[in-house]
Amino acid sequence: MNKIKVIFMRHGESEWNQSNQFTGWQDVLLSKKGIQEAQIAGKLLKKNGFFFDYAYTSMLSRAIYTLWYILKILKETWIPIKKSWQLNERHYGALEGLNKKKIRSIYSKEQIQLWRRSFLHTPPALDIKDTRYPGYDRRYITLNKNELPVSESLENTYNRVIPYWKNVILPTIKDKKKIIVVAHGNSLRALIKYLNNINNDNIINLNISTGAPIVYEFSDTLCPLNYYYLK
Ligand SMILES: O=C(O)[C@H](O)COP(=O)(O)O
Repeated sequence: MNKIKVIFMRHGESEWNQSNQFTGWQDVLLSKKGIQEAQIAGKLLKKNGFFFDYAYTSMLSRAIYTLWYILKILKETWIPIKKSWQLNERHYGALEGLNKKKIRSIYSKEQIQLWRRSFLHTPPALDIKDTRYPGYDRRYITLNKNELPVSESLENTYNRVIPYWKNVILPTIKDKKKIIVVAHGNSLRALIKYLNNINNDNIINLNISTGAPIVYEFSDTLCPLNYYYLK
């Protein structure tokens, strides 16, 4: 059987990963370590003979830059790149910008863990008058009000990522194109939950590392088989 390999990758470490702040839809840059992670990922992909016809990423700079660093190393900056809000990180609501450790003085460790890793729990919402609301950001101008999040559970994220996977990414793979998807911890958790049929209780245990390419293998009829971090 000829396996089809698709690369999924979370962006390299961002400045707010480094300072331990909730990020979500806030647009922060890669840290120095994040840039290095992206470059190392590019070299690893090159060493393992990967090449791409098409790339997918989010509307957020940390993912876009990660992809650019990879494509630069592969000498493939010329391939089409499709950027979409559906691949954005989960919207972290009113938590965006707050320090993940410091909020332990306000919320219990268990509550924070539920917001960060459960499927159904939604972090406290943003007020739409808040300057962090994505409705004020020009890049989301084409979104309807009901598509602009004020906070998202992983389920909400899943409900935008999976239709995008089925309707946009999958047809490109069916068309025999080699693809890479550079996205975020929670948009990729949603995608792997779907592909691996992980139940709502077990998804709490899935974490995705920054800057590490994941090889996802599919059968020639596009049945999900397994995945592993590229070494
Ligand atoms: O948005 C964020 O803060 C991170 O990219 C992912 O955060 P998490 O590990 O808390 O889900």
